[in-house]
Amino acid sequence: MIQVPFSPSRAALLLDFDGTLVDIAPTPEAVRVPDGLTADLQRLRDMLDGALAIITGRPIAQIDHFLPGIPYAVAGEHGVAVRPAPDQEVRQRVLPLVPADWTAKSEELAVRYPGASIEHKKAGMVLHYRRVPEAESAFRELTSVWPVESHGFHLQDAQMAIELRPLGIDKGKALEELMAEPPFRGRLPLFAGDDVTDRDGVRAARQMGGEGWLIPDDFPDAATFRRWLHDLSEGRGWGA
Ligand SMILES: O=P(O)(O)OC[C@H]1O[C@H](O[C@H]2O[C@H](CO)[C@@H](O)[C@H](O)[C@H]2O)[C@H](O)[C@@H](O)[C@@H]1O
Repeated sequence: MIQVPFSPSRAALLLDFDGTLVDIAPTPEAVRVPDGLTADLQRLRDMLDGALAIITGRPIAQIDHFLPGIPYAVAGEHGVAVRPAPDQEVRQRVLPLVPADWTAKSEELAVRYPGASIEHKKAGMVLHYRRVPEAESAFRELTSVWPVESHGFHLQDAQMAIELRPLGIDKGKALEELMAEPPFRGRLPLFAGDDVTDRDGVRAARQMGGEGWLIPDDFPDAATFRRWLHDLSEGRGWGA
């Protein structure tokens, strides 16, 4: 079992959502919060004097829907929006707009591949092809001709999806922002995730003297990670 090399009094936990706290599902709406997860997270938040955050690609409102009142802080859309405390306003970056014809062409293409879908975010969108993998090449062909950087975006491969994201925003920066403020400040970050975007969070946590883990490199799957989290919430797996 992975051992955290320090005690809860020195730690902050910053966690990814999809593929880490919940299993990947056919659509973003279909994920299910596993039994016992909210209780484990609540215990961890208490144990860490509040220092529990979710850093996700999803909008903050979706975390409020799936984990109401559980994390102290949430960074949504990979750090585009940050709510550093439960009672604070969401800090929203000034963001580029997705050109209307990119949105329209994506929607048109999704219609031709029933099961594919376009998820719209404040600054970007996700072209999902999990339920219709044959749409991938068409989505790639469409997006590859967009001059994304000159519009302030970049394209990133996600889990059975292609995401158009604002340049200069990533989970590593979101982690650093949250760690600069109470109750995270002065603690050592523990970050876990499963996707390409989570590598930035892992790197930032390690650079700050904490630990970062990836599924499946460090934990074979999300269920194993959650069992480990459960142990942590019961006081096992911590150092001094
Ligand atoms: O940073 P995360 O919390 O891991 O969020 C990453 C993206 O997750 C969602 O898409 C992924 O999960 C869906 C549900 O399991 C799955 O159907 C889809 O194929 C995955 O790509 C979400 O829809 C995105 O907005 C997040 O960026």
